[in-house]
Formats: sequence, C-alpha cells, structure tokens
Amino acid sequence: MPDLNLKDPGLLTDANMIAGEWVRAPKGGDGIDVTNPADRSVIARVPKVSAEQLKKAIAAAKAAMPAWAARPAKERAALLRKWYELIVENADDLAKILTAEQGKPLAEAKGEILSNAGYLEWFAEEAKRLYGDVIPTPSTDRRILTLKQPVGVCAAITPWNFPNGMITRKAGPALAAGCPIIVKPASQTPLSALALAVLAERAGIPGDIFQVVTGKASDIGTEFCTNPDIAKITFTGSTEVGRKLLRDSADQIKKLSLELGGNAPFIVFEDADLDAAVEGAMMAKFRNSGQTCVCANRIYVHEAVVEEFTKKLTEKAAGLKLGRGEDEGTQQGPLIDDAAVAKMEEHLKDALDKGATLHTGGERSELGGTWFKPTVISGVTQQMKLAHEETFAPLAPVIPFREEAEAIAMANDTEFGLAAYFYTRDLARTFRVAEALESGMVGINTGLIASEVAPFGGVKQSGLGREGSKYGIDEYVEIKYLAVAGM
Ligand SMILES: NC(=O)C1=CN([C@@H]2O[C@H](COP(=O)(O)OP(=O)(O)OC[C@H]3O[C@@H](n4cnc5c(N)ncnc54)[C@H](OP(=O)(O)O)[C@@H]3O)[C@@H](O)[C@H]2O)C=CC1
Ligand SMILES: O=C(O)CCCC(=O)O
Repeated sequence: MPDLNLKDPGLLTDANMIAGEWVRAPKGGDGIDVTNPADRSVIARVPKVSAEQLKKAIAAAKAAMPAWAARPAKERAALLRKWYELIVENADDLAKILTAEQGKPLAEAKGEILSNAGYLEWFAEEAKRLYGDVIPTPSTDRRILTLKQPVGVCAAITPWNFPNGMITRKAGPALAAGCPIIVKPASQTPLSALALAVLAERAGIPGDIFQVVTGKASDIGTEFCTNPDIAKITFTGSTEVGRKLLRDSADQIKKLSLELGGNAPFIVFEDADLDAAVEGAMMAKFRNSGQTCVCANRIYVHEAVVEEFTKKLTEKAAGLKLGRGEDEGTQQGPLIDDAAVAKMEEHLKDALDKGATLHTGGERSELGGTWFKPTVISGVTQQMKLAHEETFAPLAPVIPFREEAEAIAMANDTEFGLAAYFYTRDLARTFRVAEALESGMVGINTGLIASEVAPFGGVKQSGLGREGSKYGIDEYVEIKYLAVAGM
C-alpha cells in the first residue's frame, strides 16, 4: 500500500468486507488497479469479487437482517452515531485517501467527508422516529394502523466523484431503517469505501450488515438485479447505467433509488446581485473540477448583464489554481480520467465550431495528465451539444436571454431535472420561477444546495427517490397496514 502519511495507516486497506471477514485478492490473481489521477501511478490493487463471494455476501446479509432489524432503534442509532464520530475523528486521513484516488483538493475532500458524515448523524436520529400511524377508522368494528418495516437487503452502487459521501447517504438511512447494505464502489475510488468499512467495523457495525465488494461492475450489477434476496438497489451514477439497472431488476419488481445525470441550468436575471451570482456560478460550476451531478451545465444570463457577468466570471475562473489535490492552495484537481477530458474537449469543440467565443481556458493545462484549464465561453446556443448533454468538466457556457419565459423554456429544454439555480432579488419572480423549473432541487441566490437535512434527488430522467431529510428514510421502508377487528 502507498505511504499517504496517514496518522492511522490501518484505514488504508485493499481487502473487501464480505460476510464479516476481510477478503484480499488472491496473490497473482485477478484484481483492479487503483490509480492516482494526478500522475496515473498505481496506488493499490483491490479484488475482483468472485460470483461465489458475492452470493455469500448477499446470503450473509439476508441471514443477519432479522437480528439487525429487531434491535431497538436506539441501539442501531448508537452504532451509526459512533460510526459518524469515527469518521469525523479520522477526517484528515480519509481526505488523504480520497484525494489520492480521486484527485480533488484536500480541503474539498475533507469537506465532502465531514458534510456527508452528517447523513449518518441525521439518520441515527431518524432511526428513532420511524413512526407508523393510527388512522381514524371508517367503521366501528376495527382499528387501522400502519407500521414502517425495513425493505430488506439493500445493494448500493456508487460513483467516483464523491467516493465517501455517496456511501454515507445510502448506508445511513438503510442501516437506520433496519436493512443491511452491500456497497459496490466505483472501481476508480474503492479505497474510500473500504476505509469506511474499517471504521464501520470499529464502530461495532456487524460485518454482514455493512459490506463492501469491489469488482466487475456489470457482473455485480447483474447479480444485484437478479438475486431474489436483494430487495432494493440504490444507485448514483450515469443515466445510462441507471436505466440498465431499472430494466434488469424489472422482472423482480425491485425497489430502486436512482440519482442520475443532471444538466443544471443556472439563470442570472437582470435584477440579480451580480457579484453574488458570479460567486454562486463559480461554486456551482467549478467545485470538484465540474464533476458533480448538480454542477451548472448551462449558464443563462439576461442580455442586460451578460457582458459584465461574463467578464467577472472569466476573471475568477482564470484565477483558479490548478494542482495536485494534496498541494496547499490547489483549487482544481485533475479530471478523473482521459474519457472525462475527451468529453470536455468534444463539447468545447462543438460549441466553438458552432460560433461560441472563448474567454479563458480552452486547453489542457501545462501540468499535463488530465488537468483542463477552467473554461468560459459565451455566445452559446441551445443547438450546441452541451445544452443537452452533461459535460461533467470545468466548462462554463454562457447563454444570453431576453425574457423570463424564454429563460425558463430553455432551462426546461432537457430530459434531465436534477438541480437548477437562479439569481434574482424579486420576490414574486422567486416563487414564479422556482415553481416553473422542472427540477428536483432549486438553488435561489445560492450555488450550493446539498445538505443532509434536505431532500436530494431529481425529476424526469435524473432519477427516482430522495436522499437525506425526513423523506430519505422512506426509501428504505415498506408501509404495512394493519386492519384490527374482532375487538
Ligand atoms: N450522478 C452522478 O453523480 C454521476 C454522474 N455521472 C455521469 O456519468 C458519466 C459517466 O461516468 P461513469 O463513471 O462512467 O458512470 P457510471 O454510471 O458508469 O458509474 C457509476 C457506478 O456504476 C457502476 N457501473 C458501471 N457500469 C455498470 C453496470 N453495467 N452495472 C452496474 N453498475 C455499473 C460503476 O462501476 P465501475 O466504476 O466499476 O465501472 C460505478 O460504480 C459522467 O461523465 C457523468 O456525466 C458519473 C458519476 C456520478
Ligand atoms: O454529484 C453528486 O452525485 C452529488 C453532489 C453532492 C454535493 O453537491 O455535494
């Protein structure tokens, strides 16, 4: 294992947690190399779980579920709380592991870890409030009650852009509701997931209740979708894979939560606080080098302020410091891989070929590898590729508009509906526009919306279900109705 200068080297492991045991790749056997996107060096090799091992993990989770679900909610809550505390205590080390495999600046990595540990804290509390109802009865011979019961064994498939946070968001509500969960992290970033498993074990969470398996995505996905002992799949990633999971699990009518691609519009009205809008756009566009599903993909700016906005955005974007995530002051890490750079270049070229103007960036950085200079272009139209596809990279396209209705129509002109943002100081417009935007989340005068207390999720082809908030745990329970007569 690499020397990441951890306070606690025990957090770095290349073993899977299967049925309560740490399982390494067989010597000389098949495995997956984990590389540091900053220099492409191989930092670890994790196992490719075998079909038998995966079945064993699922069977172990199924066998362990009744005892876990039967524990008083207060006990499950205490274990989740302990896990949360260990993550917070070890946030510096977890951030180093995350940055080494994902590339984001260390401060951002630590921010991801701390803010998303909040989902464990939140759901530890919600575990105790999983109330049913007593419903007023329409006839005197009976009483009507509801219970909330755990949905069953859950399987999570998580992406590389938030290697730590996308797991706590799913494991928190699952475990709180009484469900075991098996996590398959992205092959690019398994070490953060495995470090979470180390801490879960230390917190006292049984190793058949929180398991992590690494390996070939399509094989694991197929087993999750077809194994009758998996009741629910929770996925964050591309719309294409989400669609496949939905299709493949249709035969067994599994429950699915899908947090898929976005194509967030970011609208700046003529009455906006322009400096605040520029700050918000920087956050919504360039956080994680543009690789978040809620990243602003299209920036619509009223024609009266478009020139000034573009100038200010360009200055800020050009001032971002690129570097290795672990280097002091780095604001933009490398993109995850060459495919991510290729997509950025494809969208940029298409826009420039169709008449867009380049203000800053537009090329790979001198740092080499997968760094791409933060890029601002203007004169963008709805006919360009980036208006309809998620770029997932540091490309900020500015599109002018004249009328509010025109901005809303362009914003909604997409099959996606995850996040949207707009800046205005007009209260009536605030509600009018917020209600008209076809998205699951709307940031108004802010470019940062994720929080464990709020429901995160999309409409249209951006997915199904919500993560976080009082609604998040509903994704992991079934409501059972009791009709009690004979009294
Ligand atoms: N909503 C979001 O937050 C995210 C959106 N995306 C979008 O998707 C694009 C592509 O990114 P990419 O990493 O390829 O996203 P994917 O959807 O391919 O990967 C996300 C997760 O799904 C797994 N996966 C891939 N194929 C299958 C399959 N057939 N069955 C089951 N699981 C599978 C991956 O595993 P493995 O790593 O082993 O392939 C990973 O764990 C991005 O450019 C972006 O537009 C990507 C990541 C996150
Ligand atoms: O990209 C995602 O899938 C989640 C974004 C979380 C955040 O905004 O912190």
